[in-house]
Amino acid sequence: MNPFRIGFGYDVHQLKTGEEFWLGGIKLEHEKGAVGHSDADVLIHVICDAILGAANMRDIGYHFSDKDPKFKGIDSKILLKEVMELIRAEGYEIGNLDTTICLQVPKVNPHIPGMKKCLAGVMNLAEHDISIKATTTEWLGFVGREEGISAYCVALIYKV
Ligand SMILES: Nc1ccn([C@@H]2O[C@H](COP(=O)(O)O)[C@@H](O)[C@H]2O)c(=O)n1
Ligand SMILES: C[C@@]1(CO)OP(=O)(O)OP(=O)(O)OC[C@H]1O
Repeated sequence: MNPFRIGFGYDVHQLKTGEEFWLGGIKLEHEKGAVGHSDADVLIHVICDAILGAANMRDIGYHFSDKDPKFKGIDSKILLKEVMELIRAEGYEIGNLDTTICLQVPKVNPHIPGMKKCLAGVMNLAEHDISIKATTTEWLGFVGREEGISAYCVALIYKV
């Protein structure tokens, strides 16, 4: 059996004035922040979904329901740590991750080293294996109107 498996994650959160803005495990200073049942860290959510998808282990909402008060306001880094435990218990390890954040403002490039350091710590991975990129949508659509943020992730995993 091929030891390599790929997975894909996509997620969207609304942006609202006065909300905290958690992204890639760190808090950004911005007039708007992301809304969700958890801390609404869209980058962590797509990483969880890509990893779970690669292992064919359902998705983030299956393991951590957005109807469960236990997860209200939860730090998504805790969910990511649990996802890593779930896939490592099945004998999988991460090869690499590649992500894209779709956000009109603010620019996230200055924060990417901090996000990579944080996520590498949470996932016990090398920073080199976590790629984070960003794009605006050129003022088009819900991202362009600053109504929301979306993200994508592809993950390569393999059986140890
Ligand atoms: N929120 C964002 C969006 C983009 N970037 C960086 O700017 C580059 C140009 O963005 P375009 O949407 O015009 O292609 C992009 O390649 C990123 O490097 C960013 O830092 N934060
Ligand atoms: C993370 C969870 C659980 O708190 O809630 P949200 O922050 O709403 O995130 P979403 O990506 O919409 O769904 C996954 C949920 O399970």
